[in-house]
Amino acid sequence: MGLGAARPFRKSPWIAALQVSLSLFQNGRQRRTATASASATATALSLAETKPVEIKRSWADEADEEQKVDDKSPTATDINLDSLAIDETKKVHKFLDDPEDSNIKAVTAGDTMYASAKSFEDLNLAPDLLKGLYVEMKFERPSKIQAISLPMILTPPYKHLIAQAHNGSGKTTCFVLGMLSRVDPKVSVPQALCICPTRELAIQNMEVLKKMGRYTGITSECAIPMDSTNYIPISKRAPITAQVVIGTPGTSSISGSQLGN
Ligand SMILES: Nc1ncnc2c1ncn2[C@@H]1O[C@H](COP(=O)(O)OP(=O)(O)OP(=O)(O)O)[C@@H](O)[C@H]1O
Repeated sequence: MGLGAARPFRKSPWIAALQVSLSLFQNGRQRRTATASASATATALSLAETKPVEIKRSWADEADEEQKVDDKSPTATDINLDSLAIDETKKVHKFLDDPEDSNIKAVTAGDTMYASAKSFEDLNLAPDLLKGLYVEMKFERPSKIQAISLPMILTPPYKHLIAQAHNGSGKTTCFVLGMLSRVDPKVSVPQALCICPTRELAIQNMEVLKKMGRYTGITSECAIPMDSTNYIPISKRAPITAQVVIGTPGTSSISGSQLGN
C-alpha cells in the first residue's frame, strides 16, 4: 500500500519527502527527510528518486557509536525528557491547510478500500486520544495527509504504508497517532518502535508523542544515549519495558531480551 504526492518527487528545497512505514514490531524502520536539515519519522523511509541510484551504505545504516564525552549533540539528559513541552500558544492557525499545489492522493495495493476521514471522530479514536488532539495539540480537523493515511494506519487488516507530503503537512501526527492508537496501554511491554535518522528528531517526536498521548497513560522511552559522561551501551542497559520506544538507527540493534521479553 502506498500513499504519496501525485507528482514525482524532485529535490526541491521546500519539499520534504517522507516514507512512513508504521510497523508494530515488524521488519523495517522509518526515516524522514526534510529540506537541508532532516525532519520527522516509524519504520522505513527513503527519498523517491526519479532515476535509479547506486545503493550505498550510509551513516543511517550503521549502529550508533558510543557517546563521546566531548559530543556536543543534545542528549536526553540535556533536554530532560520528563518535562518536554511544545508551546502551542504560538500556533497561529487552528487548521493545517495544504499548499495550493499539493496533490496528495491515496494509492492502495490490493482490494482494501479506505475512506478519507473528515474529522478525528471519524477515526474511532479512544476518548483520551481525542482529548489529546483537541486539548493538548489544539487540532480541529485532520490535515489532508492525516485524513488519507490515518484510516489506513488504524483500520485492519494493517498493511505497510509509505506516505509522502510537504514540509509541515502533519506527517508526524500520522505515525504518532498511529502508535498511540494501536498500543495496548494495559500491556507493559514495548509494542511500537519509531526509528528516526537523528537524535534531534527522536527527541522532537518524543515531545509530540508525550503531548498527544498525555491522557492515555502510554509509556515511552527515548532510546538514545542518556548521559554523555556515564554512557552505558544499549546492549548493557536494563530491559526496556516502555510501550513506545523512539530512537535512532542504533536502536534497531536492540535484541528481544532488551525489549523486555
Ligand atoms: N490537524 C492539524 N491541525 C492543526 N495543526 C496541525 C495539524 N497537524 C499538525 N499540525 C501542526 O502543524 C505543524 C506541522 O506538523 P508536523 O510537524 O506534523 O508536519 P510534518 O509534515 O511532520 O513536518 P516536516 O515535514 O517538517 O517534518 C505542527 O505545529 C503541528 O502541531
